Amino acid sequence: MNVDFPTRIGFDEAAAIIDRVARERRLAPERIPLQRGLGRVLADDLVAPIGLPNFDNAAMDGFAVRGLPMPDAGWELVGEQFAGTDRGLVLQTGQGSRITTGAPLPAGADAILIKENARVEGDRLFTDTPPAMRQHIRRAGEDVEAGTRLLAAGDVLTPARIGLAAALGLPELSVARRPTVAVFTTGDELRPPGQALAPGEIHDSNRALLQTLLVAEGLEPVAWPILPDDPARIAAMLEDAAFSFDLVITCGGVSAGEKDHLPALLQARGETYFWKVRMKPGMPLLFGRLGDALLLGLPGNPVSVLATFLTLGRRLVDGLQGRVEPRSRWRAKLALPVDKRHERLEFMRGRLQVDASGQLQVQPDPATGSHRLAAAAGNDVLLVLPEGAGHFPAGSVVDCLPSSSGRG
Ligand SMILES: Nc1nc2c(c(=O)[nH]1)N[C@H]1C(S)=C(S)[C@@H](COP(=O)(O)OP(=O)(O)OC[C@H]3O[C@@H](n4cnc5c(N)ncnc54)[C@H](O)[C@@H]3O)O[C@H]1N2
Ligand code: MOO
Repeated sequence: MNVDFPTRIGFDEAAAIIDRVARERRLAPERIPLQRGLGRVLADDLVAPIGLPNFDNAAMDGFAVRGLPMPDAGWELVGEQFAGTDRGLVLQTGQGSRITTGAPLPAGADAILIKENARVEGDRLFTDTPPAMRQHIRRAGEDVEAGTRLLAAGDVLTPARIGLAAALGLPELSVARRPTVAVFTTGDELRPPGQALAPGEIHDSNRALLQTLLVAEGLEPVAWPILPDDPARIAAMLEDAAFSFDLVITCGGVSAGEKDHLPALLQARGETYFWKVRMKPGMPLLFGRLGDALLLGLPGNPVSVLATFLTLGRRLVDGLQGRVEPRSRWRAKLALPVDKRHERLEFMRGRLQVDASGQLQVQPDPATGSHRLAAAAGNDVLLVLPEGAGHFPAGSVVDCLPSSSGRG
């Protein structure tokens, strides 16, 4: 193959190409109701149109009082203010009024005396444990000042952020459209789970793996039936999908085998942005454009699918939506030494734990083969070993990427 695209590139170079392409193909914003906002990426800054709380109010049920310490004859009880319509009560020194949590504070009130500490005798109010000045009062604007920029374009909506937008009175938000994704698995050896295997066949695990990786990102992938190793069929199906989807993701058929058709297909019919990244697992990763769609060709080995998706595939999905908020990663000490005998950047399976002194530790899994799906299923992070061969003694600090999203 005539190679006129970046190949055998470093991980950072691959990430930079993905970032650039994602930037150029940023998805347009759309307005959505708050209830559909979870995990979406904000297209605009969120500036508070009002302050929060939007008026001074009581933090506890009891009595708003004016005049501390308590007058010898107690406070005179005048009126009541419940959460709801502001009755415009005004307290004079020596007066108190019944109040409930969240109710507007009567003008002049110094503090809230909680109900449990209060004693009402006729129209007088007494306590043995008076509140401190301003106690149990929530001041207007103490949480949010009107006009403050609370979130920036590129931030991701969480339940708390969605609740905040609701508190600010915003019924809708402007977020990036989510990419539409078509998923393909290819290989004559593949049979769907539920079907009996003939000699030489295996179950298609990547389809379910990749679909749920995408679902965990809030996407709604559409998966095709397994494609045989037939270049004409593969080309026809992928080109068809490329008409209607933003992103086409394939698994398998991207390395050096006689049946690995995708790199040639992309070169002949589309555009290759890169092929092969110095990472382990996932080295033969392919990225380019077919028709109007982006095409991400993940290697066939299941753990390569997991690692390439979580590192570079998800980065692409994030970039297309303009996400700037970084993904969480941990820094942890290796619980065991690791001898790294190859040059590629490695994403090794590992399990996070907390050592006796409360520090994060990661237990590397010796089952490093990229077909070892059980090792991926039994661990919770991909620990990152930098490029270059080397010995990493126990206690070396490494980055760890969560790899079990959805487990909660
Ligand atoms: N001579 C070379 N051989 C290989 C190279 C290489 O550079 N030179 N790279 C190796 C690496 S690393 C990987 S990763 C694999 C990737 O190969 P492909 O992406 O072309 O994938 P396949 O050959 O189609 O399959 C690899 C492996 O994965 C299994 N597979 C494929 N699809 C599925 C699926 N949907 N569900 C479950 N398992 C799947 C397939 O049966 C193979 O065992 O190539 C190495 N070889
Ligand atoms: O690079 Mo491959 O994904 O290790 O088996």
